[in-house]
This record gives sequence, structure tokens and C-alpha cells, in this order.
Amino acid sequence: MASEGSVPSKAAPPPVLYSFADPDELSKGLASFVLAAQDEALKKQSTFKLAISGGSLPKVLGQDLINRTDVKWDKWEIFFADERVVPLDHEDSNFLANDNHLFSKVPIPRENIHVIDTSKLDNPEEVADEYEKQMIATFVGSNAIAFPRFDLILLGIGPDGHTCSLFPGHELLQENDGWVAYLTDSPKPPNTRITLTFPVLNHAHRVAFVASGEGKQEILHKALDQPEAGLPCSMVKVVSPGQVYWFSDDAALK
Ligand SMILES: O=C(O)[C@H](O)[C@@H](O)[C@H](O)[C@H](O)COP(=O)(O)O
Repeated sequence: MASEGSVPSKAAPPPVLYSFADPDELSKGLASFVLAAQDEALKKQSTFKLAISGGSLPKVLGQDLINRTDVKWDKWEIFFADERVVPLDHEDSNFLANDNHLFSKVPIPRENIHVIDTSKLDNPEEVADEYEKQMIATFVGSNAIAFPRFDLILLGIGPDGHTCSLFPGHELLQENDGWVAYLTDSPKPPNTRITLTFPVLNHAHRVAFVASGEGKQEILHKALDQPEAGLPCSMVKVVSPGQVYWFSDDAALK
């Protein structure tokens, strides 16, 4: 019998692009998409398992979602697609960014938000290992699984095409075994981070990239028009029946 994490056999389908007139419409569209993913997940299982990045994403995500009435917040199980290895109240923390724009404004049970163990901040390898253990405890039931299958992973994209904390030319682009990896040489500060690996991204039911505003124009076009260029964001190839989506606005798509 196939287990949740067994290697799917079909090739990755092409990404689906959703474009919106402006950032407000993008936030509404993204909220509806997240809710559809929630509903589909909860038809099959008791929790909606989501991973979220940092950067500009938490603001876009929270803006409309916090006002929706049809969210089953108590069923959400949240991980960070990547996290900076800093205290949770540090201005660089992806937890804090998501807390400011989303978590603090809605009734998500705090124990369902999986944060890094801040008692280990001086040892990023241990932070990554402990975070992976939290994922194993959440995803592994009676079946052993190779990789977890998130219902949805929400990601941003950097000007160099990085996503999560997976940067062009970095050795972590070749990481095929672990679920959570660490790096101490991130080109984007702060330099010490943990990140989900490509196999985890590629086993998700859905991965959605969010790219909004003029600043994303150049890299968005490169990612969409030259998938063969090998940008980290283009290396996210969710295996069928999973799907990659891009959420964008007119300013980014011009
Ligand atoms: O922690 C991080 O730095 C992120 O998770 C990172 O991958 C981010 O999503 C991109 O750098 C885009 O960031 P912006 O949306 O702020 O441009």
C-alpha cells in the first residue's frame, strides 16, 4: 500500500499562474485559494498542514485572510518553510513577521504553530534537527514515510531566484535526504537559517509562490519564461498529483 510519503511516479505538471490587478486583489485571491486548500484537506483528514515563508509574504497573506469567517483556525498546523535562527521576538524572525500580520489576529492555537527551539540558537544544526523532529511527530503516523506531504506551502521569491532559504549555487540545492537543513552562509541576511529541502517542497500537494510589485518583474519573467535556467524557484517541481501555482499582480507581470 502506498504511504503518504511514497515517491509519486508521474512527472511534474506545468505551473498555474493567477494574476490580479493589484496587491489588494492578490490578497483576496490568495485567501480564497488557501481556504479552498483548507477545505479539501479537511475532507480527508483532521488537520490542514501548511508551511509559510517570511519576507513580504506574511503581510499579503494576512491582509484578507484575517477577516474571513470560514477559516477553521483550530485545525491549522503551521510550520515555517524557512526560518532565520534568531530569537522569536527578533525583527528578523519569520515567526514574528507572521505573528504580526496573521497569528496574533486570529484564534490559531499557539501549540499548532511550530517554532524553532530558541534554546539551541548557537547550534543551527541542532535547531534544524529539532525542527525536523517536530515535523516527524506531526506527519508520521503508523506508516514510515520518506517525505512529509504538506497540504500547502506558501513561498516568496528573491531577486536572485531563491526561495525558502535555497540560494543559487548553494550546496543545499543538492540536498536530497533530509527534511530540514541549515545554512550559515545565506547571501541574504541574517546568514544563519534553517530551510525545508527540495524533496519536501516537491512532495507537497500544492506549492504557491507569491510575487507582487514592480521589484519582482525581472525575476518573475525569468522564472516563468526560462524554467530551464535552473533558478532555485524553478527547481520546485511538485510531483503529480501536486501542483505549483504562482500568484502575481499587474505590477510584477508588466
Ligand atoms: O526568510 C526569508 O528570507 C524568506 O523566506 C525568503 O525566501 C523570502 O521569501 C524571499 O527572499 C522573498 O522575500 P521578499 O518577499 O521580502 O522579497
